[in-house]
Amino acid sequence: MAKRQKLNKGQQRRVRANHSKRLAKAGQPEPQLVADDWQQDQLGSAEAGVIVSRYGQHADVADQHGQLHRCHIRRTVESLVCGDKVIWRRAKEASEGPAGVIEAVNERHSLLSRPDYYDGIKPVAANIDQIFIVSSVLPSFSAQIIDRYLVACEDADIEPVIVLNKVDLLVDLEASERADIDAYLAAYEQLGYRVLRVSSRQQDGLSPLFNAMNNRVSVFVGQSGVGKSSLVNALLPDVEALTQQVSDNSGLGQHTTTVATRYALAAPFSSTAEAAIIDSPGIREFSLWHLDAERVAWCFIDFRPYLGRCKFRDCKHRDDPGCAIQQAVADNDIYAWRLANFHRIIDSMETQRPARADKKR
Ligand SMILES: Nc1nc2c(ncn2[C@@H]2O[C@H](COP(=O)(O)OP(=O)(O)OP(=O)(O)O)[C@@H](O)[C@H]2O)c(=O)[nH]1
Ligand SMILES: [Zn+2]
Repeated sequence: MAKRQKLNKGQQRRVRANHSKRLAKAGQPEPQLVADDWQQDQLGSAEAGVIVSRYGQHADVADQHGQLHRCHIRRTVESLVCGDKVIWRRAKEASEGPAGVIEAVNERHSLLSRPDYYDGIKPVAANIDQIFIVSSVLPSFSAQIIDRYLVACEDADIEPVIVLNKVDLLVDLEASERADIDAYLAAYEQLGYRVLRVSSRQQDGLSPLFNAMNNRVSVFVGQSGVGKSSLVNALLPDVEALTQQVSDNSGLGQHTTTVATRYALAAPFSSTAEAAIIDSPGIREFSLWHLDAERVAWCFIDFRPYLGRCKFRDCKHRDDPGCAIQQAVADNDIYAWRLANFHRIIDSMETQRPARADKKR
């Protein structure tokens, strides 16, 4: 996941071309762009909406009352993902097929993307305000995994919040293990990251998390089993009710839930139509191989003051002579474990890249 960037026209064209190629390969004709043929007088006036999910040439748009409408995407709309704010127009007469047409996309303030075998970088969701990086006391606490997510957040320029879940299990740990976790979390706080300690099971420490979600669009990431679902359920017991499906009278068929979906949060957030969670397996599953080493180093915020100060421009920050980062570690200005995690991320990217390239062939 994670690259904040605007796709240029060429990249957008490539994404569409690849999409058409894949459809053709699968023996499916490109969907007919019937809605493009609609006359203006068949459509109502322009309305604001937000994309809940996108499916090929169609997308579910939530109107200003939260009602969903499966709409056709105008051919002139270059790129559209879950979370995009759009201008759309509904069909005046209900009939088989799309309920309206998406005509334009507002500018995004953030864009989360992930590496893709075919398209290079694939945009997944737009306008995310914060990412909760969930980790847990058990089965194991991993600063290395937190660092990977932090890199992704920094790269996408989306605010991370570190959440330690299952604090009820801290008593089961050895004192030294507890001290280790405390030290890591204190270090993250010192770096300027917000850290919350919670137990979804005991409903402990949830208020700050709840407050942080107000009026914002959030994403929960973290390894399997850390308690993301438990946390969301504890925060929003009726989240199931929020996952309303668009009624399938469009004749366009139901879709799988593998696409990114934006869940608007109702009460007690009802006064703030903006509060939402965006979720998808593609957001949770994680990879950084599209970033280069220089970018990863920049995403370690504690390295930034030292970047460009190494003796050699292509310094790997290992045992290179005159390395400013190594010096900062020796001076206790950078934690040795942060540098070790940086190297682990770089090494894992090296091994991931060829594997994916093989798959492409
Ligand atoms: N003791 C304790 N267990 C918890 C807590 N939160 C979650 N769990 C347990 O941890 C396990 C995993 O929780 P999930 O919510 O399924 O974790 P997840 O991160 O959503 O996992 P995936 O769906 O695989 O991504 C479950 O057995 C939960 O009951 C907690 O605060 N304390
Ligand atoms: Zn260096």
